[in-house]
Amino acid sequence: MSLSLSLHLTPLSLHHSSSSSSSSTFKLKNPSPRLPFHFHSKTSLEPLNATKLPSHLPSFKPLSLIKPYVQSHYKPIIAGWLCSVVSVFSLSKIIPKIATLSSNLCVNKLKSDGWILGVFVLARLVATYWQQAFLWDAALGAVYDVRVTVFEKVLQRELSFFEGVSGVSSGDIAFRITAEANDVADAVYALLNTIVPSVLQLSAMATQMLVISPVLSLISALVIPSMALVIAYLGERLRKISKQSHLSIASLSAYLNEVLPAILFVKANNAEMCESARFRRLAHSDLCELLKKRKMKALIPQTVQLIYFGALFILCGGSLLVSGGSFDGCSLVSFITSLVFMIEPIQGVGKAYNEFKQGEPAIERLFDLTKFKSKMIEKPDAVSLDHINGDVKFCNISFKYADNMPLVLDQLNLHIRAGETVALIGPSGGGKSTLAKLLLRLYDPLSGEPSEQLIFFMLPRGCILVDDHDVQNIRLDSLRRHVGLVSQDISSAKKLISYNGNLSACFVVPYQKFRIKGTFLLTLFSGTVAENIGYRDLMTKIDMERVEHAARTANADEFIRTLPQGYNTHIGPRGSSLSGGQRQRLAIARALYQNSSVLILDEATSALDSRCELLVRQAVDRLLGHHTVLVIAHHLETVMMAKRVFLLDNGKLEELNRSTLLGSNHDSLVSAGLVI
Ligand SMILES: Nc1ncnc2c1ncn2[C@@H]1O[C@H](COP(=O)(O)OP(=O)(O)OP(=O)(O)O)[C@@H](O)[C@H]1O
Repeated sequence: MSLSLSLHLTPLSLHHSSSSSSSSTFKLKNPSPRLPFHFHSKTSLEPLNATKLPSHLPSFKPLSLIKPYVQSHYKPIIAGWLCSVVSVFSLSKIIPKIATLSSNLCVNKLKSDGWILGVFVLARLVATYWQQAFLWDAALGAVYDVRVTVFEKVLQRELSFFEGVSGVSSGDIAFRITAEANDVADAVYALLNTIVPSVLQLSAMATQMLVISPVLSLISALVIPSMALVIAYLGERLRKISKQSHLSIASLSAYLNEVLPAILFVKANNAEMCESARFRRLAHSDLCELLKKRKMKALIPQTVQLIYFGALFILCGGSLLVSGGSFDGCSLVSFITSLVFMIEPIQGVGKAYNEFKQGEPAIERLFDLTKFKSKMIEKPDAVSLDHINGDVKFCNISFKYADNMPLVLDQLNLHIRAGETVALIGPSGGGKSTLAKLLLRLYDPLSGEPSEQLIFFMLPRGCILVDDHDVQNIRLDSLRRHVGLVSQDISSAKKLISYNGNLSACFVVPYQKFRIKGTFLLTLFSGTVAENIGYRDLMTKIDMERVEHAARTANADEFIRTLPQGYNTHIGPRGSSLSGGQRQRLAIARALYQNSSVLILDEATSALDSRCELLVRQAVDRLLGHHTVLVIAHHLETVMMAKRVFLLDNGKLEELNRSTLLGSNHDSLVSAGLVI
């Protein structure tokens, strides 16, 4: 009996070990991306991306978080549960039928009742397959909704969530939304599959178990090789499907790692909607691949059972012929069926418990991303401006990133007239990028003491005015439509970004520095040339005439036409298939396409060859002519293009005389942040 028991467990344990190996794949994947999380939690860098789970949380909390998403997929859930009723009902008919057949074993009886049994067996297999397929559909659909909601919330979060000492790393966010969301799907499926199907089967089997026969080892030994062959074949197919599924999850993760570091640019271009749509597309393709995989995993045990029952029939017939009716068929069948079908739901309940326990922290970490209270409040009566002239005033602006940090900008005043170009120079860390972020209202300035001048003009404390409208009274999408961010130096951004991982573990300040710089510069996305230039219209329709006109003005048309598919050529991740100078001209073409009245131009620091430099400079020159431009300048030639030049150092602004600058010595130019 013990031999027979162990042999019969084999197919089931294979099935379960295969599914548990799938969960162990998730578990194996977890440690490495989570490593920095654990590492930081033991050091003074703890707040970098730690989202701790309070230990006192009641255990039903993850359930209540996920419940509305699961409930919205009630149709496949009900369908799955109805299938489970059919499946258990068929099983409850199969067992007595087999018992009756085997106790009254004769060829005529087998012929007359065999087909009824066959119908029930088939009904059971088909119903179980659809039960699992429907329940996976519901579980994955619910997790797809959770992913979309969480990602949309992440896009709405303020820049401070991604930057600085307590900023959450984009890799961590990507991991939560991809791999950990899959853990949630496993947990949801396990729950759905246990609540009704397992409980139903357990109770049905308890009433069906009447007689147990121990003489089954021979039958098991004959059935196992054919099962092993089928499992090997289907296992190979499952491997291929799983590979596809891993590829789709990898693309999703790669996309997130690309778009999240560029969150500043996405926000500055009002591209939240567009990115959400791109995310949906990739997440949906992952949903399809994963569903295929899950369906395959559901098919394997049903096929195994089909062989199992087929073999049982043949053996019953065989034993009838050999023994001439003396074989105790009733004990044989009762033993196998009761054993198998009692073990299955019991294992199911245990597995569901494990899966849910694994999924709980994943649910918490995912929903942690959605919990926030925005500091950047858009007033209900905020105005949307159709057109602006481009007059910009910084009035008494003070700013620091956190209460315990030093002032980055200290009571700064600056008036840029419409159509004027102003160059901002200064040492690294002087606050130039910070000033640009305030203009885009990615942060709000502190409210400082009102200066005499402000009191005279009856202006509020610490404000930024665009065409005399306080930016806090303008709708965010309207402001960012009229204030464009142009960054050119994408090549150096790549170098800086690549330092991120190593430096983050060692130095806090350089890490922020590099991240901020990277965020500012990394602005080309994988996609075609046209999509990159017409980025702002990705959600609507890119105007190809305007794209080509912008490219011609930016001296980019010539090289674009030499690309294999011209404007429809894919430029690789972050524009990696283009040279530094080509990327710069593409960035300028995009700015021209956007046609914002106010431009923040973050000038390239990298050296280009002289022809390329000339092309880029010509393009910048054309850009300057028609907009109000605040250029963060690194080259003396660019500084000379501006009408006025300001030095930003230690949070203070000082206007410089252009002619004095020309006569300055090498050292003083370098200390002002200029590349000579
Ligand atoms: N998100 C942030 N959290 C905390 N500190 C920050 C953050 N962003 C910038 N800082 C700090 O604010 C200061 C000004 O940074 P900012 O990036 O504005 O300088 P910058 O003049 O643009 O420098 P560079 O020319 O090197 O880009 C630096 O000391 C920097 O470390």
